[in-house]
Amino acid sequence: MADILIDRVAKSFGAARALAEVSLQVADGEFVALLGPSGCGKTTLLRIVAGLETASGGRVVIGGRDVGALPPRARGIAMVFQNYAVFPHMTVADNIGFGLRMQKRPVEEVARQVGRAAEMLRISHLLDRWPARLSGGQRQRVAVARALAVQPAVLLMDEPLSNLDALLRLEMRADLKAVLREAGTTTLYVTHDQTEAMGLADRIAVMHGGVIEQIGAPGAIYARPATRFVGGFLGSPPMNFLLCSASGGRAAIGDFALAAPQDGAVMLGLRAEDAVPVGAAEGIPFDVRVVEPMGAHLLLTGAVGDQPLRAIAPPDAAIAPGARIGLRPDPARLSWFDPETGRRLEAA
Ligand SMILES: Nc1ncnc2c1ncn2[C@@H]1O[C@H](COP(=O)(O)OP(=O)(O)OP(=O)(O)O)[C@@H](O)[C@H]1O
Repeated sequence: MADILIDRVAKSFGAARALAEVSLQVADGEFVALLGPSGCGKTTLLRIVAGLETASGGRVVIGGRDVGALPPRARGIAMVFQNYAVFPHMTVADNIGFGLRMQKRPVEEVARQVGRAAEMLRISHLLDRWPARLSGGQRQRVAVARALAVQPAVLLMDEPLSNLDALLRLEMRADLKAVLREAGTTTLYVTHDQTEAMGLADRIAVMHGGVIEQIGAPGAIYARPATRFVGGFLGSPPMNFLLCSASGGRAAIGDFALAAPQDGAVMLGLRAEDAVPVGAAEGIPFDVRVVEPMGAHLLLTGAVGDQPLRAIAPPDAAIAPGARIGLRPDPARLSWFDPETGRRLEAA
């Protein structure tokens, strides 16, 4: 077992800065997701930890050892990538045992670990199969089993589920979580999918433009995003943002007023589930343009004045397109941001 220390790691490709002094600690046995949009630097950071890319500055320490000068195979890590193809000329069992054989482990131990990894990933019945006769989801299970079979101290994963269809991804996500918890493997996991990060990770590091904007437990950063970017990146539908003007500690939205953290221009961050639809006179005035029945709730798309907004309502609510309703926000669950800097504002 091992922890990972990423200490002021920087990376530039020529004049282009991919990472600006990123620091992050992953505790022994912890699962941390690097989450962010395409190009934010998450793959670059993972590749530096793996030893597939050289940092321009800073250091990476795994299990107390500075690994900067070590090649990937000497770092005590295993990796699973989106396209980490299994070897087509080997059976599933031989694929899973590959790393162990490379380490020249005794035959009985290889067999035992292969059996154990296959059981964890629920592919014991496929051990004699050839990869060509596996589904995409089964192949990905083989890749994960192969990585876990060597009992790595650290597992690095880059979008390992993104080639799977939605249902398989959901299934595999739950299995992965259970397996990694049982194995106690320290995991760093790259994804651009916020539901995946929320579901899997003990902590999420949200990246944007080569920096980590916020690190925290999924529930904590969801409820209290440190920046407008983090608020907008987590959650589906995304957080709504309403620009308003506050004076005397109150922000006015139509005829509705809310306690604001400062006077002047402020940006309200409001999640769809944090406002209850009420009569037009009782809340934030919301003009509903489209009503989508989602089964568990109605998704309402419309606008507050000229600012777009999405809200949800109970599945049986009588709300028609074109209606003007009110939204009564839960004051305890609001976020406020500085419209200039995007930083979270705290109530005075
Ligand atoms: N080998 C390279 N040469 C030049 N620029 C690179 C190289 N690899 C990455 N970059 C640049 O560094 C930045 C970060 O890329 P990176 O792949 O880490 O982002 P990412 O968040 O993983 O995105 P994606 O999800 O699309 O892979 C991008 O601007 C990218 O174009």
